[in-house]
This record gives sequence, structure tokens and C-alpha cells, in this order.
Amino acid sequence: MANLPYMLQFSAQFKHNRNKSFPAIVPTTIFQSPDSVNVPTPSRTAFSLLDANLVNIPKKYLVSNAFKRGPEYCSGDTDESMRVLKRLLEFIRGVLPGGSWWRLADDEQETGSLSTLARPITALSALNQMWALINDEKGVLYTSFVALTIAALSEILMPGIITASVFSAANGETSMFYRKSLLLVFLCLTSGICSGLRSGCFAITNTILVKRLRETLFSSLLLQDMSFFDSEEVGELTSRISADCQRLSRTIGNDIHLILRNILQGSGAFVNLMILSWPLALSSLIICFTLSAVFVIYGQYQKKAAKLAQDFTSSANAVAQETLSSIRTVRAYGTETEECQRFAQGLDRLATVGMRESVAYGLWSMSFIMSYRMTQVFAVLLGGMSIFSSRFSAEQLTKYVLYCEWLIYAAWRIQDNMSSLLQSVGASEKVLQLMHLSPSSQFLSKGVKFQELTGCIEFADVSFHYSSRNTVPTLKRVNISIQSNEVVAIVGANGSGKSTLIKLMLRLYEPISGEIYVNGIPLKEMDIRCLREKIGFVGQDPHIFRGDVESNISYGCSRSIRREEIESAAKKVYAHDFISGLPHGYDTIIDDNLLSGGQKQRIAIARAILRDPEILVLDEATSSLDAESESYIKEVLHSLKKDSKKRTIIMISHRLSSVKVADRILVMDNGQIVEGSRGQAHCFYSKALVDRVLSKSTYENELMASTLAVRHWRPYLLGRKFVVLTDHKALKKLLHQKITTSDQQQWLSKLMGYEF
Ligand SMILES: Nc1ncnc2c1ncn2[C@@H]1O[C@H](COP(=O)(O)OP(=O)(O)OP(=O)(O)O)[C@@H](O)[C@H]1O
Repeated sequence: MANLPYMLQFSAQFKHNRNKSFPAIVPTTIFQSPDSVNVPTPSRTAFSLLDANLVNIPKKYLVSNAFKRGPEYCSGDTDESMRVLKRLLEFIRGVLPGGSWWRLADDEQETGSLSTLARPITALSALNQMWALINDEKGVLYTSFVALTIAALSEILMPGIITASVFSAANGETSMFYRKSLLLVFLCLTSGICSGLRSGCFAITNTILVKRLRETLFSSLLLQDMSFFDSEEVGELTSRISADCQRLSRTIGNDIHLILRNILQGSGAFVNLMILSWPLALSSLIICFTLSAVFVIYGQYQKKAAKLAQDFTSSANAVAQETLSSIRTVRAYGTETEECQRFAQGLDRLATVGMRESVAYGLWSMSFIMSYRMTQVFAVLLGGMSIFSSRFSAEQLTKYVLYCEWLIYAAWRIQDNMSSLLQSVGASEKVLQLMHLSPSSQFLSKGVKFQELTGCIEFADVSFHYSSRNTVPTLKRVNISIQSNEVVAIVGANGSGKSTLIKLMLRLYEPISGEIYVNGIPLKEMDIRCLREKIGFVGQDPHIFRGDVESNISYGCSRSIRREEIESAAKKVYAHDFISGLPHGYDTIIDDNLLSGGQKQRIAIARAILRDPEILVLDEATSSLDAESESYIKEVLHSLKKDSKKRTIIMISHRLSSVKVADRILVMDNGQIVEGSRGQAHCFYSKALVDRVLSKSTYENELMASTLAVRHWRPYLLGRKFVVLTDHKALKKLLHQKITTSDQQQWLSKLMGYEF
């Protein structure tokens, strides 16, 4: 039998190598296990058939080698056993307390901005914070505490009365028996009613707590800086609002009231035990302390496990949310399997933590059950001995056993609920940290309020980088001065910093250095809400909220809006026709996925126009519009420019035809305005020329010209007026006129492959 594993291994090796030129017959006698005693000498023929190199058989399995180097052969087997033994020892060491198996995650480092912003939360501070949230529900809380106390006291009196009534019946004391029975009925009623009241009131408190937790968390999140959202995943944050808040609420709904109840019951049981016999009571207490010591270790572990489990749940949620919200991209690229795998990875990590947590719980339960049962045995033994020595009656022993059980049971329940409390606190640590993040400074300071915005905007030496990329400057000492009632277009290559400029102006981010002035007041000294009320903004990819068309157009308007005003705004941006064609017109429910790109842009422009803003910002607002709609929108901009109200319009566009309405074009490249310094008039183009060339140019030529103008002409534009080129002919003509020195010619030849 001992040969079998070796033969099997060889046969597997043989199968693996059978395609190689291996002899068909291999006498099994040449393979022996090291412990074979009567090993026959292998015949030369048999041995010659075996080409160990050819079949790549480990030499230790060859009998000849075993004969030649017996000790080595045996040492191979010993090695194997040693390896198994070593692995076993490693495993045992790993599963012992503090061993590697219990490690919950390879990397328990927190990521995101939260890790640097927030402090760790203790159970006490968690309770304090929750108390503050439900503090004004004192009526419900006090009722529940009173009900809890009455129910607990009623319950703890019962074992004594049950014993007394049983023994009074046994002793034939009828009146005593009926009195005790009546008392029992009364206690049953009070404990039942008060327990119900207690559970109901705590459940109500629980519901209120979840609601307030979610409200507080949501409003805290909404007031964070934009850089916070750059580093935190939306799916993770929504998971915090839903799952984590629910989990945290269990603290009040379950844990706190059960802990209080069990403390009362345990104390009652202990007092009864002390009355019966203090040495026995103290010995039961020792078991309770032992349980508590085990629990301290287990509780800490569980808190950590719960926190990680919640973190992994949120990351898995973030993957699910990202995948489901990008389902069209996923479907188009056929990456369903990859996405499932990505989701499964998160679930695997969750399962690993869950498994360790369950094993730890099993060990904790084992210690409890053993202690619990041992107490019963212990109580019976000690009580029995006390009866023998006539220091205890049978009635006292029964009471003692019952109260002992109550004490241990209460101790277990307290620790079990404490563990659940620690789990909830651990799981919801992030909720509490997020809830107490200080809001962005712009919401804290009471800035200057103003009635009228003239629309003068100035960027003075503004530099900026995103906090997630703090080594890459996005804007470098930008100086711009925009006059009131001016229409300014910003053009430039992708990533040159155009949108960032707008984000700074809307104060979504703060400049690293320099100052932005609106109405001559530094932006950071202004009341931000007041400013934003006066700005209309249409972003690159406008968001449509799930709701009807009407509420989407009136979104963010502080004044009350009539339907006619909404329709008029929609008509201005040529959206009325398509809205009327929707099944319920302005009452049709829409969202980001239910409209085309151009339709979304038109709704967003209508939304901005409806606010009648003093500053209108359009960031690629017409990029998805067809040529006809775009020309209509240009008309709208023309009319906005001409109407009586002073209005500054800033527009970003890659289409030169769109920027035709602008009074000025600013060209951005690599985070800088291509020309100009503070206080100068930045006139980068010849308007007459633009008008002339645009009237006959094609869209492609314009695009190319804009790219060329920005990328290649920059060094030649310094100190000159900016010229927009439309096609190769114009470019060549201009090059011949302007590029005169051989250096310049060489530079351009290299850059553009143009031969002079
Ligand atoms: N939230 C962000 N975090 C980090 N970097 C960012 C962030 N937003 C933009 N950037 C980077 O800042 C640079 C400027 O981006 P910006 O959006 O301002 O360019 P843009 O000129 O508007 O480009 P486009 O014409 O493509 O819209 C880019 O390199 C971009 O990758």
C-alpha cells in the first residue's frame, strides 16, 4: 500500500509525458517506496528502458537511486513529511490568537480624503453624537426608559416568586400559593405591557434616528469642497447614506435598550444571589468577569471586522453603481464579464472578512456556552454541598440556580449586545466622520451681499492645480479682465484649462494663488449663494434631473415661476417644439438617458436663461446642437447681448462659428492666456477677418484653424493681434507674409512640414 502514492505519481508523470518518446513498458518493480523492505534488484533491461531525462521523472522515485543513495532517498521522504509538518505548524500558528489567519485585510489603509480629514470614533463619542440627534424626542425616550425599568424589574422578580409558589404548593400552604400565583399574573402583565411599550418606543426613536442621520449626513456631504468629491466615489457615499445609517440606527433600536435591560436584570439577579449567599454570588461573578475578558478581545476584533465589512460593501456598491450607470458603455464594449469579476472581487474581500468574523463569533459563543453550563454545574455542586451541611434549603438552592442562570444569561446578553454595538459603531465610523466634516469655507463665511451685479470679472495672477494632481499646474498666472456687458469667448486646445477657469469663477475650487474679483470684490469675500443666484451656467454635459420637463427648466430658480415663463424660455432656445412632441409635453418625466444630447443642451440653456442672469456662462453649451439649432441659439445670444439688461456672457467653444458673436476671443494654451497681462485689453483677433473667413469656411477648416492658431502660432502672436486662419491657402499666404526670418521659417517647417 505504501507504494501506491509513488506509483500514482509516476503514472501521472507518465501520462503527462506520453507524447514524448517514452518506452511503452515500464516494469513496476523498479518503482518502490522507501519503506519497502524486500526491494528486488531492478533488471538492467528494465532500467535501460527508463530514460529519466526523457520523461523528466524525479530521481528520488528511481529504485536504482534509492539503492545507490539510500539515505538520500529516505531523506526525500523525510523532507516531504517535514514540509507537511511545517505547513501544519504554520497553520496552527496562524489560527492561534494574533496569528496571520485572523488578519482581516492585506491593506487596511484608508483611502480618500476622509482618512486625512477625520478622527477615529469611539463608542462613547458615537453614542454622544446619536444622543444629540434624538435629544428633542425626550418624551418618547423617557417613556421607553421607564417601561424598560418596570419590565426588567417585573421579570427579575419572577424566578423568586415562581420558586416560592412551587414550594408553597409542595408544603401545602394554599393561601400563600394563590397569593404568589396572583402576583405572578400581575408581573406577567406588567412585564408584557412594559416590554411592548419599551420595544415600540425604541423602534420609533430608531426610525427618527435613521432619518436624522441620513439628513445630517446628506447635508454635510453637499457642503463639502469639490476636491472632496474628486477623491470620494459617489457609489461609496450613497452606500454610507443607505446601508451604514441603517446599521448605525440598530445601536439605539436594539443594542442600547437591550444592554440597559440586561444590566437591570443582571443587577437584580446579583442582588438576589447576594441575599441568598454572598460567597456563592461572588463565585458566579468570577465567571462573568472571565466572560468579559474574553469579550474585550473579541469585541475589538469584531469592531474592526465590521468596519472593514462596511468599507468593502461600499466599494462593491461603488462598482455596481458605476457599472449600472454606465450600462450603455458596458454593453457597447461587451465588458459584462469583466464588470462581474470586478464586482466579485469586492464580494470576495467581504466574504473573507465575514468568514473570520463568523469563526470569531463561534469561538466567543463556545466560551460563553461553556461558562454558562459550568455555572449551572457549579451552582448545583456548591448548593448541594450547602444542603448537605444544612446551610441551604432546597428552595434556596432552586432560587440560587435560577438567579445564577439569569446573571450569566444577562452577562452574556450584555456582551453580545455590546459586541453588536461595537460592530455598529465600527461599521458606521465613516458615517459619523463624514457627518462631522466641516463644511467648505465658502458656506461658513458670511460674505458681502449685493443687489446688483455689474458683471465685471477680473482674474489677477490666478494659479491653480487640482489637489489630486498637485504637481501639475492647471492654470499659470492667468490675468483676464472682462468688462460688464461684454461677450467673451474662450478657445483653446483640449485640456488647456478653459473649464477650470470657469470652475474657479463659479468658486467650485479656490485658486492656489492670485485673486478673482467680481464687481470689484474678491470672490472669496462675496456671499456665494447671492453670487450663484445671479449666474446662469450651462456645462459641457448638462445634467437632467429625473422629473418633469417643467421642473427641470425651473431648477434652481429662487423666485416662483409661471408655466408661461417656462414655455417662453423653451421657445427662445427652440426647445418648445420637441417638448410639445413628448407624450405629456412639459409634464413628461425625463432624465439623462431619456433625451438626446442636443435636447438636453437646449433644456439646460433654457434653465440658464430663465434665471435672467447677470453673468451667463456657456461651457461648450452648443457642442451637441445641429447646425440649424446652433444658429438659432446664436440668435438668442445676440438678442441677450442686445437686451436692456446688462449681462456678461462667457462662452467656451471649439467651434469658431459659435464664437462669432463674441466681442473678444481669449485663447488658452497649457493653462495660460496666450497673450496679455493684467489691465491690458486682450484683443486676440481681427474681427473683420474672422467675419470674412467664417462666412465661407467649413466646420473642419475652422477646427483645424483654431488648433493651428493655438498650438503653432503662439510664439508669433506675442505682441500682435490674433489672426484666425481658416484654410491651408490662407495659412500659406499668411506664412509668406509674416514669416520672414530663416529661424522662423525653420521652426515652422519642422513643426508643420511646410516648405518655404
Ligand atoms: N477634477 C479634476 N481633477 C484633476 N484634474 C482635472 C480635473 N478636471 C480637469 N482636470 C485636468 O485639468 C486640465 C484642464 O482641464 P479643463 O477641463 O479645464 O480643460 P479644457 O480646456 O476645458 O478642456 P476641453 O476643451 O477638453 O473641455 C486637464 O489636464 C484635466 O485633465
